[in-house]
Amino acid sequence: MRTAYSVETVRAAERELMARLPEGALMQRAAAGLAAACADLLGRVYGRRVVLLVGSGDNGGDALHAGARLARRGAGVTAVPLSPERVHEGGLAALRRAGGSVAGVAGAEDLIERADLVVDGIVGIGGKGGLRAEAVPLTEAAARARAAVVAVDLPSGVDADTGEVHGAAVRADLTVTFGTHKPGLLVDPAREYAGSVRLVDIGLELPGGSAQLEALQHADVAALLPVPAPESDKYRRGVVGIAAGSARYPGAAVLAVAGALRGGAGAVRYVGPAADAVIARFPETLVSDQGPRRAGRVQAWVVGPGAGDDADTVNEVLRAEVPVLVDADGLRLAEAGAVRRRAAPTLMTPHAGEAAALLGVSREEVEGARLAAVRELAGRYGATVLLKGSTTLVADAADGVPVRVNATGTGWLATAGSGDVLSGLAGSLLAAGLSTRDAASAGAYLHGLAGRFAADGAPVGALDVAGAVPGAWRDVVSG
Ligand SMILES: NC(=O)C1=CN([C@@H]2O[C@H](COP(=O)(O)OP(=O)(O)OC[C@H]3O[C@@H](n4cnc5c(N)ncnc54)[C@H](OP(=O)(O)O)[C@@H]3O)[C@@H](O)[C@H]2O)[C@@H](O)CC1
Ligand SMILES: Nc1ncnc2c1ncn2[C@@H]1O[C@H](COP(=O)(O)OP(=O)(O)O)[C@@H](O)[C@H]1O
Ligand SMILES: [K+]
Repeated sequence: MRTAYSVETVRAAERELMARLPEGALMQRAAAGLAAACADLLGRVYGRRVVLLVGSGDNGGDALHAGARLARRGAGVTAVPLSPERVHEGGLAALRRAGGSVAGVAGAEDLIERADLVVDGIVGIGGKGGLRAEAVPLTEAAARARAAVVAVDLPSGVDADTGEVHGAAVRADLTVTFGTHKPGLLVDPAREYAGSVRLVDIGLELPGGSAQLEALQHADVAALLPVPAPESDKYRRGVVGIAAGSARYPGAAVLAVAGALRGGAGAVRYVGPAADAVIARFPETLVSDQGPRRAGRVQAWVVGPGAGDDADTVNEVLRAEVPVLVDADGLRLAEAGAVRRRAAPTLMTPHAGEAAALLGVSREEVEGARLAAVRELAGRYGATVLLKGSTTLVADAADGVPVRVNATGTGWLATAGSGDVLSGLAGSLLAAGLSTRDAASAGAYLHGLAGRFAADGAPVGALDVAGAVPGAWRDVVSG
């Protein structure tokens, strides 16, 4: 499991560790890790040109100490302090001793243009708001130049705790972060600014259970996935009901069923007007035209994909005493009160546009503040909420539970109907007995991986994604 902690928690752990270590030791650990990552990226250090963009805090100190290490290995290192009157003294002295030089902001753009590497030590976890004006031209020069850009701890200008980006920020090829991931490194839009992320262990001890974010890895998902026991039968494995599709959108039903058949339930029941289309494609589906209540027992429902305006079905499903996944049109048709009053768990799976409609804000606002949006929705509805997108977030209604973040997906998944596949898949995992939070995050993980496998660098359709789920499942359980 990968975890991310808030700045407040990182600061507390830092204080505790600093009290036990000689002065400057922690920064040396950070600088050593940073210099090693820069050296790996450069391949050869000797003779390379390195420019350090140095802010007035410890983030700049890390950059200066790492620069000193690179200078000792033969790199030509120039520091550009943004506020020369306030710069980390020890770091600057170390750089000078190692043969590095210092340049003013005027003329720094030329240096950046000729550099092999630009180190962004402008601001780290002490940052507030986007980059200040004086730093912007230098970071724009770095973006234009052929130099690789390495961000120290965080790309300067992104919000460490929320992943929001207010104004200009550095775009890095690599971010070297210390002690733990910060939420901003895992959540879009900030995540996109970070490039690849390398975590350097500096000995921080973070309190278990207080993470803001969790990102499941293969082993975590493998431990969640249901495996039939020798005494299993199809009913014990769980039956998932799919109430989806309409005369206008029969395909949504087929796609949700396609996902559900690969999600671990022992049987899939379909209820709705697209039974013929479903049976033609998947004869193993149990179909009914009697409505959800009389369709036979299920352990979980999926309602909403392609539902059109069929509010009655949505509300009938919400009265069921089993876990319910609400997606797509169902999100619009479900009454907030009916969701909140449910005794059994509810999982809602909006994309940014649907989340925006539920919150009464613009889509851009949701995309710019994904973490806040998913938490707000989970609180309002008393439900688990999965917010789809380039990174998928899963928030629980209960306070203090880390939000799960999934980044296994690919832009190729942005294809009509792939969300229907996800809802069937996650609903099937619910029926197999996973909690809403686990079903949502394991479902998103498998779905993202399946998208990657199915696409393999080329466009795919949603049914291809469903077809690739078993391969993703095997990949996960085989480690
Ligand atoms: N945690 C750990 O365990 C370890 C932490 N370490 C390192 O320490 C870093 C934190 O250092 P920090 O506390 O000195 O803050 P930092 O990020 O340098 O920023 C403060 C300065 O930035 C300025 N500034 C603010 N906003 C700005 C903006 N938008 N645009 C431009 N400037 C802005 C602000 O200026 P002021 O507001 O005072 O004018 C202030 O001077 C951390 O990220 C990591 O790299 C490692 O060394 C060892 C282990
Ligand atoms: N850029 C992207 N990177 C990764 N995954 C994406 C991206 N865009 C969309 N997805 C995923 O594709 C799926 C699209 O779902 P949705 O928007 O509901 O589509 P539809 O309504 O057409 O089925 C979601 O699982 C979403 O997380
Ligand atoms: K930085």
